[in-house]
Amino acid sequence: MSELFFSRVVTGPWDDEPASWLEQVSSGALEEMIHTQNNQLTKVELLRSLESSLGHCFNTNPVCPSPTPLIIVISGPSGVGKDAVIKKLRESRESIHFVVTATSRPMRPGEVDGKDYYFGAETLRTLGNSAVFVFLVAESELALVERLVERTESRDEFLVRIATAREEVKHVRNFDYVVVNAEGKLENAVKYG
Ligand SMILES: Nc1ncnc2c1ncn2[C@@H]1O[C@H](COP(=O)(O)OP(=O)(O)OP(=O)(O)O)[C@@H](O)[C@H]1O
Repeated sequence: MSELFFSRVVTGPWDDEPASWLEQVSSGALEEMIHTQNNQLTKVELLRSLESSLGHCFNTNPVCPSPTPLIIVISGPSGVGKDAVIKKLRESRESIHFVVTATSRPMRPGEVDGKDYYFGAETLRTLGNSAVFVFLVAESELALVERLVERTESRDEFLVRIATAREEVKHVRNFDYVVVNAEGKLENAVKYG
């Protein structure tokens, strides 16, 4: 009985401990207790004895580490629908807890860096392989421009946004996925994205 017990302990999560503790246990108080009380020891007593021999209590934390959260970075030209897609995602997937989008456009009045967006998306590149990078596009440049018309105040701002969008689209191959957020098809972008 004691042999079986020992083998379970040895194959436990203490593999990285020096081997000397095993000797200490096998030749120490535990064996003595097992034999001197006619096998009347309760499981609790055995555990306490083992803990005392090891010099620390058994850890009740889960041995299996909690899963690493998947980080999804959603990028795309201004006005393509990043916020709209994320809002829908959060409504439909309970497991998504917290999302902050990154943008290369300047901050607007009232927006807070790290709350509404991270301004300077390149810093997210340091996440490397631990994140999935998604690039959101409209079905065409015209579709994006039409979407921008409704929210762009000045002609100059409009031209800057279009120029920026053209630059951003050039880097599309650096992303893991490209998702099309077509006009009136937000649900599809969320579903297949
Ligand atoms: N599939 C779609 N069809 C029609 N309109 C859409 C679609 N997706 C988003 N929109 C609308 O386009 C506008 C821009 O969307 P949104 O604010 O989500 O873009 P964004 O990429 O987050 O922009 P920015 O980076 O400038 O903050 C909003 O009015 C939104 O309702």
